[in-house]
Amino acid sequence: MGLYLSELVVIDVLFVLVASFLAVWVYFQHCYKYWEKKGVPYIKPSFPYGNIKVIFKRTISITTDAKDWYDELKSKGHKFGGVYSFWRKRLVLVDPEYIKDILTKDFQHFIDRDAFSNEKDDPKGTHLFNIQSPGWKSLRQKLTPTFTSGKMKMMFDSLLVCSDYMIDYMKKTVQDGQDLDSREILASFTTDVIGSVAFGVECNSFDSSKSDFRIRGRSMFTGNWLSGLRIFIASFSPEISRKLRLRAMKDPTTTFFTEVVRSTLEYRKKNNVRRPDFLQLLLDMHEEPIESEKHVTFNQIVANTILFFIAGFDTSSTTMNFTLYELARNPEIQKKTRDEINTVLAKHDGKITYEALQEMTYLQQVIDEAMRLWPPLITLGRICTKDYILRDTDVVIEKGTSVMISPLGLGRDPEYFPNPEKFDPERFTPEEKAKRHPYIHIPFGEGPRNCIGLRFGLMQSRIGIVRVLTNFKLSISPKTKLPLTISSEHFLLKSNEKLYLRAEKI
Ligand code: HEM
Repeated sequence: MGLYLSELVVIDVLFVLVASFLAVWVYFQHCYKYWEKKGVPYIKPSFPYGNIKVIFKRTISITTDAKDWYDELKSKGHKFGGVYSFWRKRLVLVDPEYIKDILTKDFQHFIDRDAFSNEKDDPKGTHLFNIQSPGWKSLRQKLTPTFTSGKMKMMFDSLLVCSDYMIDYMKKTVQDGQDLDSREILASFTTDVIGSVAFGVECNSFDSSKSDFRIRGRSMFTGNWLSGLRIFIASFSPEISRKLRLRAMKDPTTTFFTEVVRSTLEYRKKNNVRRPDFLQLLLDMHEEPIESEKHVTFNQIVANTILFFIAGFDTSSTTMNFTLYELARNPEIQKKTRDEINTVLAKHDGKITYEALQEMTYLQQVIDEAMRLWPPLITLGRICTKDYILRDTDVVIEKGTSVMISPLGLGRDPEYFPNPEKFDPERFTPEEKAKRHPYIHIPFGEGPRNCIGLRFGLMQSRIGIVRVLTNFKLSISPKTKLPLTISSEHFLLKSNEKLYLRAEKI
């Protein structure tokens, strides 16, 4: 009798499993008809991943898939096309005119970024990058004055001090006969910078035993299966994530930064201390009356200083890392860049100033060329917030549709950049730039929701590169496995291989 019962239970369970599988299969097949019904060209999906190729490692990312989608649609002559990640529909833009429409001209239909936030349950995890409309506009207006060129100049000296720590560390490493772990060194430099200007804290990232900030920075981009699952649910169904009360940020990270902001705030108030940094600008806004448009809440300060930390340290260190990689592989371009730097510095009494950096136009071409091949943010995404008709078509993009752009695909497209793998800063002379559509090279995004930290990111990257090139001659260490390849596991660009540089003191 006992055996009979358990057999029945097994049959019941099997029935439920098969029925659930069938229900999911039918639902997915229904979803996969979406683009076809609309008459939009699409890439054939397969159950259950849709068009996603890379899943379930430590975390999930569709960043490199977006380039493959771009390449496939482009090779078939399409200006845009539909794909699916699991059941979720996404529109991929290929033609730069459509990219311009969505990012700038018709921005009112695409205000939100395709990034998860949960303002109700997670106010400290809701910042300028992931906040949805209508909150985004007023927050952007409040934070914009923090990034003017005047404010950049105010912070300039703090950045130079941090670059001294980096150069000291590099000199010691070279003296010891060791190669430089480029990514780690540059991430430590930018952690020190952002710790100093966003939190008013000396991070000591080059003294690894002490640097809580560097440890936090590393842990933000690594995770276990649980955080992988959290990101997975958030990227495929923000609605379910909000119902499950998931947060955008890990709890220990939020607690750590909340404490840093709280203690710094108390210290400055008590001791009447003011410093030229982002935190001070935010604290001043916090002091404004609550009804004032300028007022920011304590939670907003925490959320946005965390954001500055994430957005500020990894993007700039990635920019520098790949720029140095290309310069180390191309000694003539490295020499030309160094020669320009020395010529400009000679005009400025050997001093690195904000103005001197603006005059280094070849350096900017080098950085642009590195960002073309290695854009720190590999994909850009928007959510359609109001139904929209794609220009010259009768295709209606419905509210809620995710729209994707692949800077990596555009940057390595041979139509725009012949022999795309070749590192050639001449592609970014003013004459060459004028020949191209301005929305082909968009490493900082475009339109009202572009990168607010562009000036700061470039200033930080230029300082780092100038300091390194004026102190060392670089080549690639034999320890580095070449060529570098892009990891498909990260939202921000990372190489699968570590980059080791061999440096010779100048
Ligand atoms: C070289 C360094 C950097 C690169 C390449 C970069 C790139 C980008 C890109 C591609 C976007 C998305 C733009 C779009 O969707 O159109 C973005 C947004 C953003 N970035 Fe950066 N970024 C850099 C540095 C920084 C720094 C230093 C900060 C702050 C201190 C920062 C803060 C932000 C913020 C807050 C947003 C969201 C803006 C909004 O939604 O209104 N970024 N960045």
